[in-house]
Amino acid sequence: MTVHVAVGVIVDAGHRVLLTRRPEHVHQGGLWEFPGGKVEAGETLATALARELQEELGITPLRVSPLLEISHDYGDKHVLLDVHMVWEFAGEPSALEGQPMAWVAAEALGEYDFPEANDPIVDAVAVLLHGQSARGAVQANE
Ligand SMILES: Nc1nc2c([nH]c(=O)n2[C@@H]2O[C@H](COP(=O)(O)OP(=O)(O)OP(=O)(O)O)[C@@H](O)[C@H]2O)c(=O)[nH]1
Ligand SMILES: [Mg+2]
Repeated sequence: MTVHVAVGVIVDAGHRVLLTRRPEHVHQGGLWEFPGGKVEAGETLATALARELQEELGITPLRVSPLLEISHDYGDKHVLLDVHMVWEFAGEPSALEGQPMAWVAAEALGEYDFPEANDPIVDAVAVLLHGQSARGAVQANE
């Protein structure tokens, strides 16, 4: 069974992105993630993303664009991550579920530990916001 997940890459005016850290006891616990969660029955992707960002951070996404979809098998769980950029939002994000939260510059994303499925997201975000890979796979000539 595949778990469909709405994931938001939230960007601020300074092109930093919002990361939260997963609790230790959950799937992929202790790792950093982009906020989001499971799409519930009957929900559209947009509705699920808006609900999750409201529940986890207290913000409402206003301008959203699709980034990529990732299908990943963890062995114990298969996920389909539907990842959207969130360019504008209403409200001030705060960690409503008590999770650690950080605003991170695109070029520093490589310093954070993410679930395995997130590698393509980290690369795409770094290229989009910074023009080069955060993980060092692509070397730009400065
Ligand atoms: N939100 C989020 N989930 C991710 C990411 N990467 C990744 O593999 N996942 C996986 O996607 C699945 C669902 O995410 P979630 O745990 O946030 O779901 P949720 O907010 O609905 O949690 P809940 O079921 O405890 O209410 C988890 O198995 C998680 O490990 C990511 O960057 N963000
Ligand atoms: Mg979640």
